[in-house]
Amino acid sequence: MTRPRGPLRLGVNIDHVATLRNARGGSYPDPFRAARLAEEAGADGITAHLREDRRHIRDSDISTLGSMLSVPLNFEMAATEEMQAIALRTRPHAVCLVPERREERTTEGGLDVAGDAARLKDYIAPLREVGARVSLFIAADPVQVEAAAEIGADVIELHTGAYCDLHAEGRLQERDTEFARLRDMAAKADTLGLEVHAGHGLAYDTVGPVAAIPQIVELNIGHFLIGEAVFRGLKPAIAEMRRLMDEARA
Ligand SMILES: CC(=O)[C@@H](O)[C@H](O)COP(=O)(O)O
Ligand SMILES: NCC(=O)COP(=O)(O)O
Repeated sequence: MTRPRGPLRLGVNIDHVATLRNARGGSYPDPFRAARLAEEAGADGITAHLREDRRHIRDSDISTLGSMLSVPLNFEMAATEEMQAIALRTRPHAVCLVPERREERTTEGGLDVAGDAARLKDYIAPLREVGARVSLFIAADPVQVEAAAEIGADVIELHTGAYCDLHAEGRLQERDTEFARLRDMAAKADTLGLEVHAGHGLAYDTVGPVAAIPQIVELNIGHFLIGEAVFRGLKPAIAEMRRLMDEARA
């Protein structure tokens, strides 16, 4: 499929500003201030993940973000009834369904769309009816890509965590194999009519090759940017990521 492609969008995930805030139980640092700074630094969207255990983002954060942002909100959530009700109330620009396990430190794998296709097809229908673009956070696996298209998702977000971990561990051959999967699944998804996003664990030293995959139109990046903000400030940290993305895409 040949679709017009604009510049690669950057969604800044502010979950870990909320992690810091919650560490002391007060209101500092303020995720909304981070969202505003991200917009000023060139973010095309804000991503926030309301985990079932509320370890970072809280319900009130989602409703405030829904009303204050001038860029689209990408609301990440598990495919539960509770989260669906919140999304239907908030009506975010996009809902990204992610797998969740209480005990995990972070999102460990992709959603099993193929194994839960009938339920997910019914689950996403009302979200799409209220105007949310439905994205599925999946591993670079052909079975999952095909299932995402079959149930009528608008978007897939390819999980880049394995690629980033293998890079960090110096397992370069395995990293390259995982990268080839990301590249091939982006092309396959595009052919099936799905919009393609990617994210998780991306940093300055891993973003370039992913940003250069032509079918990918959006990257969602959080943890690294919030960490890097400690050293160089949030706006410069985001601006450097933006620069690297644009350089890779040129
Ligand atoms: C789905 C995803 O990749 C992000 O939401 C990421 O999970 C940030 O949140 P955690 O660090 O809590 O996993
Ligand atoms: N969906 C991925 C995301 O929002 C950001 O993940 P991370 O950069 O915080 O690992």
